Amino acid sequence: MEKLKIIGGDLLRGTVRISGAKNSAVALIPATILAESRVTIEGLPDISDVRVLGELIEEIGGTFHFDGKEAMIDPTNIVSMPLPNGKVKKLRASYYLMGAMVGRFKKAVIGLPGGCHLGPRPIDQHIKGFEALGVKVTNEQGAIYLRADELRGARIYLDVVSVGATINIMLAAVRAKGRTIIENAAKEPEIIDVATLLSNMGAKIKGAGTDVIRIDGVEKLSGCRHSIIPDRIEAGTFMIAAAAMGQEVIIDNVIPQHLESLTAKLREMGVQAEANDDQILVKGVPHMKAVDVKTLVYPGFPTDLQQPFTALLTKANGTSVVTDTIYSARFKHIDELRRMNANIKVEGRSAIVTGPVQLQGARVKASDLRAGASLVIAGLMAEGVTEITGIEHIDRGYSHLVEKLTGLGATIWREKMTDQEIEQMQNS
Ligand SMILES: CC(=O)N[C@H]1[C@@H](OP(=O)(O)OP(=O)(O)OC[C@H]2O[C@@H](n3ccc(=O)[nH]c3=O)[C@H](O)[C@@H]2O)O[C@H](CO)[C@@H](O)[C@@H]1O
Ligand SMILES: C=C(OP(=O)(O)O)C(=O)O
Repeated sequence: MEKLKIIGGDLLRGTVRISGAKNSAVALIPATILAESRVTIEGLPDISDVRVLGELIEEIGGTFHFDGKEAMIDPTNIVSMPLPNGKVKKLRASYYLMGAMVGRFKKAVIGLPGGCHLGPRPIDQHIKGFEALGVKVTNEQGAIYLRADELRGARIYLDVVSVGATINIMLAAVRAKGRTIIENAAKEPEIIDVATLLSNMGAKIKGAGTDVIRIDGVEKLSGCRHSIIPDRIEAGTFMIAAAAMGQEVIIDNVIPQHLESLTAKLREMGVQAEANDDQILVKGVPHMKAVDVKTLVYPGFPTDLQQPFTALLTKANGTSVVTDTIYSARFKHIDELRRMNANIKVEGRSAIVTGPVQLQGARVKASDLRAGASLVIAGLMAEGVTEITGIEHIDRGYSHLVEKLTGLGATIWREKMTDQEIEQMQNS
């Protein structure tokens, strides 16, 4: 087991290249199950979520060859094997195996998913969608059983805007008989990416990226080559790091439009952020203004950037209020930031940050993926040494983070934990 160590205070400068989007990758890989021949996905991030999904594909009879960037997936011999336990528990996105397996085999048994603990993460809208398509869904001892005689297109109105439910319903509906209409669908870029892959495989999907998606089911889907979109959350994390400690940092391989809500907030704080084609240039400034932020569905401010952004706000002048309307308990990073001298209190769904303070290096623990990113940013800003444990969460979603930050001039490295440190961490 490893920990991260950071000596704070280094100024960041240079160019960082953003990897493919984690939140697309984790849906694209299950989506390939629907093809009946080989699919190649270019530009995948080298993260543990991708590797775990690859192992799951192999467990059910497929092949998955991944060189850290490109994956060749052959789903031809996949069977609908029950996956009630084991690796499915390691990540939230294993729930996409439900839609994909039901689409291809009309049956699936999948354990309830894992992923970051951010408050309740219900899947009632996924189930409502599957049932509308004719699937009988039962929950038996922590696993979801899905079975259909036939998948029939349906009109489905989502009661809450959900990325997961929108994608999962799309995965099943591409093989249903007739037309499915998803109303009040989520509009995240990752949904467009999954729809693009499915369309390249032969699916008929219109309206992805709007709140009404129309899907005409087809008999068969086949292999193709697909290039993933860049990770807007990784890009946003580097933009925040650059605002915190950057002289001039170019974030390369981005779709600037995907990051407009963050760019606007950074500008409101007084940070210079200029977008062109596929790059964003961020220049840090000595004094930043406090701002209020509310996380919303896309194109609003992403919940996944709330935690890293909170670390930045400790350096802003005045009081900032950060409200997470998507996840009620996405504040586990706050206690750790406080250990580093941050002045933050949590009231209901809001964190109230008063700055500026000089953060101090400390021993902290990442409780989830973006909490980890928040602590890394805090470590870069802090005086002295910060040690972060729980970095397996960070490895779920950031590809080569240490190398990328080192390339920008940060002093950060991984170190093996001693047995005593592992024991202490497990008991804390
Ligand atoms: C809309 C939104 O910001 N989605 C984020 C959410 O996606 P993720 O796919 O995890 O979550 P959803 O978009 O599905 O959920 C959005 C909201 O709807 C609720 N919900 C969802 C499904 C359901 O069946 N019932 C239900 O009540 C959730 O509890 C949550 O409050 O977390 C991901 C990982 O952090 C982010 O990348 C996504 O951008
Ligand atoms: C919380 C996240 O991931 P997951 O939903 O896969 O746990 C995230 O990407 O910020």
